[in-house]
Parts: sequence; structure tokens; C-alpha cells
Amino acid sequence: MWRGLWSLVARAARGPCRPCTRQGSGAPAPGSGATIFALSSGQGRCGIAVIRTSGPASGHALRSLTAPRDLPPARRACLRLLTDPRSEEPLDRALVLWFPGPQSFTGEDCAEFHVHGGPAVALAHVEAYIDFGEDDNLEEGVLERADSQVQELEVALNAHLRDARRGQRLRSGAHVVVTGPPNAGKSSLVNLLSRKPVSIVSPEPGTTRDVLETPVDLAGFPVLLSDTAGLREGEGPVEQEGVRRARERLEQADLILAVLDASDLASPSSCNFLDTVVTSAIAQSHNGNSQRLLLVLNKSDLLLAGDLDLSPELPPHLLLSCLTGEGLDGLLEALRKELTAVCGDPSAGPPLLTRARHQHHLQGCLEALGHYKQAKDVALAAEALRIARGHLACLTSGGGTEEILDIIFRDFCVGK
Ligand SMILES: Nc1nc2c(ncn2[C@@H]2O[C@H](COP(=O)(O)OP(=O)(O)OP(=O)(O)O)[C@@H](O)[C@H]2O)c(=O)[nH]1
Ligand SMILES: [K+]
Ligand SMILES: [Mg+2]
Repeated sequence: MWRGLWSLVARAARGPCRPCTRQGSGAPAPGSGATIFALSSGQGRCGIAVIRTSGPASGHALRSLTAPRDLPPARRACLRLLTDPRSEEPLDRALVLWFPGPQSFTGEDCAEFHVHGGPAVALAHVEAYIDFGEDDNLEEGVLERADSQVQELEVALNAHLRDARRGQRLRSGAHVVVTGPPNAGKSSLVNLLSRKPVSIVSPEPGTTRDVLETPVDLAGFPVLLSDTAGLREGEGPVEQEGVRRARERLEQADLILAVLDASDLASPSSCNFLDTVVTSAIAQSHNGNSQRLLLVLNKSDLLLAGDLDLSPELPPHLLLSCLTGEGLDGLLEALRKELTAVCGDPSAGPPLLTRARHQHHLQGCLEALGHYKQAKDVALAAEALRIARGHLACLTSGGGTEEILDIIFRDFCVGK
């Protein structure tokens, strides 16, 4: 039904008048000699869609669609069978109204078609038909171009979705977990970085049991900093539970701050920590695992000059003294680099997704584009694009249908 109507109005208007155009797509004002048409029942699911035309071709459109009957009496709703003027295929039984100008909304001849079908069925044919041109004889490659535009969109969406975690880290804070053997100075480091006494510090190994999480701004990035129990067998069930939670939190870390006592590197607990946590984290990061690690050798103030018996195999590390603050600037600079890699540099590159809502709509858009590619029928393809457009519009709060769908369908226009 749409094809007949739109093509008819388009064909009729294409004579002495200016080409017909859909209202809302930069259409000329009524009275300019063109015939305009639009869905006047608005967007949204509905059983009946009202299509209104205004301009000198309105009468012609009405006659052609309701042939062989003549124009209905002015301003009276009449039930008519609508048929496709070329194939005479019955399209719909619909109410039609005729408003001869100047007694009409626009002062011009107007016609209304109250037809069945929600916007998805009414408008997709419209979009496809108008943009596909009168005889559906598409220019070569037009459909492929639309498909390739959809493909480009899919690539961009997938790239954003891959980055989604970074955006969320930027928004809710990257998880930085401080870990190491007992008494390495983990809690001292957490208090130093958060500039407040978050954790209890004591010479007693096994002081920290629970995971203590505190939001801080580190080198300009929002971070969730977690202090954890010293990793060892654990004396008693409470400390063992603390160690279990520490290991669990470690797995969720975006960045691991591994702390060792620089004056105690040869101890079994330091060696064991290096061989397990540090070495495996570094190995995984080389295999593309996104988790990153910074090794901090704390208590450097206890080292005498040249006393640092650092075996050459020791991974890249930073020297620090939580007691004197020596090495803190170097650590903050290293943290800035790591966090830029973890969260993305908000000032550069494409906008990062920071909210789950963003991710939801991008995912929804991607799925709709998948349905577009599988759709065999133009109307269903247009509906899939409309759903995709809806998701994007929720993110861009842009104009929605006309804007985005036209971008994809604009190339379907034939010879206008
Ligand atoms: N000399 C010196 N002592 C430090 C330094 N950092 C921490 N300490 C001391 O080392 C002891 C342990 O510090 P904590 O911060 O409690 O160590 P921890 O790793 O949190 O210990 P657990 O929670 O028991 O695993 C405390 O007596 C601290 O004062 C440092 O840079 N230099
Ligand atoms: K301690
Ligand atoms: Mg502690």
C-alpha cells in the first residue's frame, strides 16, 4: 500500500510541480507548488496509521489509489479499497478523506489515508520505496553501499564495546589492589597514597585481615584502592580467610601493586611471592591479559648504600620508603602511565563508554544491525535499522529516525 501511495504522489508531483518530498526532511513549505506527505499519526506502535498529503497532487493520489471510484465527497470519511495503481493488487480497506483547498489545514488540496499497520510496516516501505525510487530499479551497488555503511557501523560499535571496560573504570574507578607478603608495608603504602589512615599499621605480621577498599584519586585517575592481608599460609582460620579474600580480590585487579620489603628479598616469603604472584602476573600480561602489575620495593631507607642485593632476574621495580616518602614521585608517575593504559586517556581518542546504559544501547544497536543483515524484506530491514537507530538516538539524543536512518537509506534514492 505504501508503494502505491508514495510513488503515486511522487509521480504526480514530479510533473509540473516540484518533486514531492516527505515532510520533515527539509521539505518545502505548503503552497510552494510541491506536494508534501507525511505520517501524521506520529511514531510509536499503533493499529492505524494516518498519512496526510498536501498540495496539488493530493487529488490525483486519492483517485489513483481508490480507482475506479471518484473522489469522495469533501470532508467526509469514506471506506475505500486501496489498490496498487499498477498491479491493481489490493492493499488495504481504509478510511480516506478529501479536503479540497482552500478549506483545509494548509489551504491547499489535502488528502488523508487511515490505513492499517504500525510505523514499522507503514514507514519502512515508505522509506524503502521513496528512497528506492519509483520502479525499484536501484542504481547498481546502492544496496551494497548501505550494507557497507552498516558494516562500518558494526566495526565502530565493536571497538567501543571492547573499550567499554576502560570507560567504566574511568567512571567507577580502576581496581588497584595492594598485595605482598606480611609486613612488606602494604598498609603503610595504602595510607600514604590515600593520604589518610585507612589501614592499621603495626610491626606485627598478619595485621591486616579484611580487604579494605578506599576510593582515591591517583595521578588524576579515579581508583578503588584495596589493602589486603599479607599472603602466607595464615595462622588460624581468621587469617586464612583473610588470605583467601586477598587472593580473590587480586583476580579482580585492573592493576596490582606488588609490595616487597627491599631489606628482606631473600626471605622465603619474598621469594615465594615473586615466584607466584609477580612472575605469573607478568607472564599473563605478555599474553594479552589486561591485568597489569607494578613491583614496589619498600623500606628502601633500611638499605645501606650498595646494600641492595637485587638479583639481576628481579622484574622491573621501583624503590620506595613509606617512612621517608623517598621514591613516591617516581611511583606516582609510574601509576599515571599504568592507569592511562588501564582507563584510557579521556582527553584523547574516541569517547569512552562510562556507563552500563551506554553499553546496553550499543549492544542493542549491534544486535539490530545483525537482524538488518539477515532480513530478506526491505520493510523488515528498515525496521531493524529503526531499532538500531533508536538505540543510537538514546546515546546521541539526536533526531533519531530521520537523521540516522536517512544516512543509511539516503543512498537508495534513485535519480532525484
Ligand atoms: N623503615 C621502614 N618501615 C616501614 C616502612 N613501611 C612500613 N614500615 C613498617 O613496617 C611494619 C609493617 O607495616 P605495615 O604497613 O603494617 O605492613 P603490611 O604489609 O600492611 O603488614 P600486614 O598487614 O601484617 O601484612 C610497620 O611497623 C611499619 O611502620 C618503610 O618504608 N620503612
Ligand atoms: K604488620
Ligand atoms: Mg597491612
